[in-house]
Amino acid sequence: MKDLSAYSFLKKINLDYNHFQKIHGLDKCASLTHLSLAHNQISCIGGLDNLPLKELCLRGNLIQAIENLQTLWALQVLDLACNRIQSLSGLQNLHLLGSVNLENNRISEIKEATHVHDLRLLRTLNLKRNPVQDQPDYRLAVIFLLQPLTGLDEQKVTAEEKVSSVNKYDPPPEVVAARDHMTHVVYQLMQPQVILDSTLPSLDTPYPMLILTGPQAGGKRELAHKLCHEFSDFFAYGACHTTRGPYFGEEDGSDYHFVTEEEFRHMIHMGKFIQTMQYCGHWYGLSVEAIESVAREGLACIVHMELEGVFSLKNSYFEPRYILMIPTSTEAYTRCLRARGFYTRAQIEHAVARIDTYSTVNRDKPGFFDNVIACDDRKEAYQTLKQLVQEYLGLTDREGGLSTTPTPDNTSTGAMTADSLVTDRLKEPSPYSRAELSAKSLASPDAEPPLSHSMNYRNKLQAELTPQKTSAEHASISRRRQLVREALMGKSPAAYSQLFKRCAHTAPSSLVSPGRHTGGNLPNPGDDSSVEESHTSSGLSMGSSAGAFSAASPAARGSDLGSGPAVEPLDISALANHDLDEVRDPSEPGLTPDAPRVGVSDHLSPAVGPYPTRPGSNAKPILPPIPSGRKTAEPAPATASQSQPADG
Ligand SMILES: Nc1ncnc2c1ncn2[C@@H]1O[C@H](COP(=O)(O)OP(=O)(O)OP(=O)(O)O)[C@@H](O)[C@H]1O
Repeated sequence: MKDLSAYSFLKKINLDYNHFQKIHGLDKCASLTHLSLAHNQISCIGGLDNLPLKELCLRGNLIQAIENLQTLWALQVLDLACNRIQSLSGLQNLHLLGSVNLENNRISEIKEATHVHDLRLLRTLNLKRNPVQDQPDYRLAVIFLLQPLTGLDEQKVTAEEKVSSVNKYDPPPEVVAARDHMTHVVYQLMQPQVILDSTLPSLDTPYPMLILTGPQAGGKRELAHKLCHEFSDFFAYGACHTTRGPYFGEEDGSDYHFVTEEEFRHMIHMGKFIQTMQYCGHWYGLSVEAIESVAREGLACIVHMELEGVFSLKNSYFEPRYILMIPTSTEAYTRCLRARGFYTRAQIEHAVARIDTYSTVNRDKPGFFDNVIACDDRKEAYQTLKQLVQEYLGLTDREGGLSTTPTPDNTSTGAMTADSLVTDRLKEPSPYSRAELSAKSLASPDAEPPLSHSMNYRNKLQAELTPQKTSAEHASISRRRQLVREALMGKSPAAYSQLFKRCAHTAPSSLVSPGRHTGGNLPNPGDDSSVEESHTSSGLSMGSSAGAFSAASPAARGSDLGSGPAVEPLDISALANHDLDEVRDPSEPGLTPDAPRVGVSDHLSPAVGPYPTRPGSNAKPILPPIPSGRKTAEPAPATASQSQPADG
């Protein structure tokens, strides 16, 4: 190559198809932005230092390594196709690079893409005709490593590919959980179907469960055992299965069921698990039998698990209460992990990093956890947990002590507000509590078990899909409904409101049939037949639904159901043109809105009265073992407070 120093104003040089073996003579070309030396015999890159090059083409040479380019700070387009390059190393400092062509080289490892991982402006990369193309999942892997790419190998990178790559290589917990749930549902379906008598949710009460979640070694297990010990009339520990070996002092069947990987896999294939999770190389799984065996004793179940397990469980028909136990001091938590003496450094780092994961979920998904408890101090954490459980169970008296009978006023003792981390989410109307409330208000003791199962599931889904409404919207909906009903009935507003005075009766159970809830066949305008309306229209006042936890839960008390506009019970005569059998309780023939009715609370109370033991129902007198009297209230007068739990 000749010395081109004299041409300091040259902007573009094209020297393709020569026999140059070396680049030189360009040092003084201070304006050079475009240089092409394609199809020469250059074997080493050099002689380009500090040039203001934006585009450089060296395709069709004999180059073996990308070198001496680090001073080309303005480089945006680089063409090194048809060389002998094996690595992308050498590109990492070219931060303005937007396009790199390395077609027909000798790159064979996907991990080479990590060299350009930090080039945030890199949009197109061409690795066609490189051995790396033969690697399994090459394309998804590269797209995952280089997420800003819009084109790979001259093909557009689609949004679907980006999502698939993330789901494959760094799936968010929702995806892990969805896959896990899918796996267990499929394997369960392949087994002979049985009705799980003890834990099958009825329409009104899902089987009561308490899940303690949070980072490893935060004391979940210890506190779960303690709770089960102290509240042994109410709770028992649900032992998960694990493939990890027992630590010193751990008992098989008590802390975990210790199994081999093969046994664990076999259990998965036999549809034994509700959820599983891999944590630090070991498998953990909650089996159906672990819960059933507790439920058969007439007790609620306490389980501890990591976040992904919670996500997975939330896909199932179980509706536990979730309590997050989270360390607030990373140092103290790290010390605690170290002190245990059996975690590797990597495990400790992993566990500490997960604190952020939990915090993020808690921040981004309000209501995901029912409560959050700081677990730095085990004693304090236990006191808070205990207090919470007492409140759930209705065992807290006004002085904050433990009483054996439920208190009529189950207000919080205030312990939860003492800690800034403790958020009494149960007082907020979460999608869950909405579903649960709805499930309660719609409960029919005569519902068939399988139906109640699917209803419960559907309620949950519907509640999640139903957007939250403001009280103004509720009022508006209520007004519009009333007008529609009046129009349908041809009645004057005054006569109408007389007929449906809420204080006159409790709702007929005919109005709490499944058809009512699903919003099918109803003369309600639009899709507004939300869970709230269902609830209020039934005239019932129920707390949240998690059995033992629900009877005294503040969920309903704090929800807008109590304070929102009153909605009249549904006009049964307005259903004249619909299939009344679908909505009418067969036990109440000839029902009219004015006819005296059996108090619905009689039907709904699993803990009291002559409750019919129906097959498949978990609402046996002994389950959940909530204090009697909590749900036995007489029908309350028709006021806004009607939608609060009926305290005995
Ligand atoms: N079925 C499950 N699904 C998801 N996570 C689970 C399950 N069973 C246990 N885990 C969680 O896996 C993590 C590891 O459990 P392991 O018992 O090995 O930890 P540990 O060091 O003893 O800590 P901990 O005191 O929290 O139990 C814990 O956070 C535990 O809660």
